[in-house]
Amino acid sequence: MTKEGHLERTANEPRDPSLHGVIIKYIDEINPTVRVFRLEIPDGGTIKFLPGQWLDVHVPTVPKAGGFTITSPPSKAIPSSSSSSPSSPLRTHPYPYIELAIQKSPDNPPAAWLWQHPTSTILNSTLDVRVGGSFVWPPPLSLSPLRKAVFVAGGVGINPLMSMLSAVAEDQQQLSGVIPNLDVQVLYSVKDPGPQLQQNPSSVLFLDRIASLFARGLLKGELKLFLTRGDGTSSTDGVALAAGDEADVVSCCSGDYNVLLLRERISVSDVEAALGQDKQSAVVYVCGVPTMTDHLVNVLTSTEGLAMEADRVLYERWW
Ligand SMILES: NC(=O)c1ccc[n+]([C@@H]2O[C@H](COP(=O)([O-])OP(=O)(O)OC[C@H]3O[C@@H](n4cnc5c(N)ncnc54)[C@H](O)[C@@H]3O)[C@@H](O)[C@H]2O)c1
Repeated sequence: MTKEGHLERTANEPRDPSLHGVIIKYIDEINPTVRVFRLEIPDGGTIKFLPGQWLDVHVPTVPKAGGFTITSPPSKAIPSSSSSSPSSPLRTHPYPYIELAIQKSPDNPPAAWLWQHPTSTILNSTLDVRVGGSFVWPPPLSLSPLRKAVFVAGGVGINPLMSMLSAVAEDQQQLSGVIPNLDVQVLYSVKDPGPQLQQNPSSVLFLDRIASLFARGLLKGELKLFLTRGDGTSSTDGVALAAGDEADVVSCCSGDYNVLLLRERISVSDVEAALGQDKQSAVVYVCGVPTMTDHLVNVLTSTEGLAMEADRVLYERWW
């Protein structure tokens, strides 16, 4: 079966009418498969969006737009001097921007264009972007009370959750935050990068950035990293190794925060443990590999499973 393109897949999703020109100002190749892009919004402009939304991205020479999730929080897209930008340690930036993390994907023409070598060939290029999508933070305010948010990510499914976590951290710093004292649980699964994880935790997309939100007390709760082996298709991924032969934490933020490591796939019981007694006052956001998302959402919401209210389980089907 041919995989649908982004525009076909999202044809029924909400989309902003405005198209904005943005400039590629910075590219960071954080590992061999993911590049992080910072797109400047020129002329003191701003682009409004909610954490979790994506962009239609029109790159030069490719007729059809690609779809890439925004990884920065909305505050970064507001000029620093703007009076509408409340003061916060997370809000300082030299120019308004939107950040994207793009997986290497030769079969996806816009991604292939953004993966040209060397990066200098595309720096300072202008792209046209449009905001869209309905997988967003905050959840509907009707979901009261809200004491806990569990974020479950598989691989690059961390992208929308990164924007959400940054926005939650900013909200927690405001005296009049939308959801005060939120307990945040992050379950993040990636293919084991091997020894370089301990040497360079930043090689796992956004691991150090999320750890730093917890280390600085901007988020209250816990971050767990699940490491798997294999190609991600087998249920035997991440079969436990001999006890005691590898570290059970990874030290992030220059030693300020230890992330707990689990060498297995994320399972329903992990989400259940993260929910604790708060099933009726929590939301769960799931974003990742199709089989993971479908299975978790199904068991979390079905009466034979955890029987959570469907409104409290939010997910993105990125396929
Ligand atoms: N905005 C985005 O970029 C975005 C949004 C939503 C979903 N996605 C999707 O996220 C996926 C991530 O791709 P990737 O290459 O980074 O992932 P990957 O293949 O590297 O897998 C990520 C992790 O998920 C685990 N996993 C796989 N199947 C599982 C299952 N059934 N149950 C539990 N864990 C499972 C893997 O073992 C691995 O640890 C893609 O399918 C993509 O379409 C992306």
